[in-house]
Amino acid sequence: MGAGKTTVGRAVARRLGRPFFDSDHEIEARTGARIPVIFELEGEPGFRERETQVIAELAARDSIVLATGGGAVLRPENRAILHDRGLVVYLRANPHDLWLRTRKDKNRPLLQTEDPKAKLEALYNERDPLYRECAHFIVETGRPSVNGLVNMVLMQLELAGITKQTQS
Ligand SMILES: Nc1ncnc2c1ncn2[C@@H]1O[C@H](COP(=O)(O)OP(=O)(O)OP(=O)(O)O)[C@@H](O)[C@H]1O
Ligand SMILES: O=C(O)C1=C[C@@H](O)[C@@H](O)[C@H](O)C1
Ligand SMILES: [Mg+2]
Repeated sequence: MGAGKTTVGRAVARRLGRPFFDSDHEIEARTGARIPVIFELEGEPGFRERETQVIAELAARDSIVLATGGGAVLRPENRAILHDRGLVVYLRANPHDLWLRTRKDKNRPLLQTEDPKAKLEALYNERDPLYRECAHFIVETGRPSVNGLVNMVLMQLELAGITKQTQS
């Protein structure tokens, strides 16, 4: 959470001329409810079920850029779909930076705790190996600006043969 998947993903899609989707936004659009409400009514398991459905559906499309939610890597089936269907970029960030970027936002239910920084550290320790397993590339966030990160992602994608789509 706060790594920049939504922010960087949207900008990468714009630069590539490809449609952008965000699984969190898609879940909210389909249910008509914000994520904290879904967590309140259905718990994390209910949210994860919806997340898997949306990821499977979006990953079946060609030529899109998809930003997932931060916990999408928890389920092995999500990791497999993302890895097999896409080029997966892990935007790695330190828990401290994640805390700085998320501390004013109330829309992440898992961080509405007494000690969100400790929670981010625990999530990082649990998830970092899963992101590494799922990803094709790792991009270190922290020092570069958002625009710098977008350029780094585009460079990696270009090396993998993905270039800007031109109008025919
Ligand atoms: N590299 C960065 N440097 C500074 N600020 C950043 C960076 N990346 C993201 N941010 C800021 O951090 C906040 C969270 O970013 P964003 O919503 O894109 O994260 P996310 O990875 O999509 O999180 P989530 O997993 O909760 O969906 C935004 O305000 C964004 O502008
Ligand atoms: O890291 C997580 O588990 C989450 C991240 C957000 O993107 C949302 O998907 C939700 O708040 C859960
Ligand atoms: Mg996001």
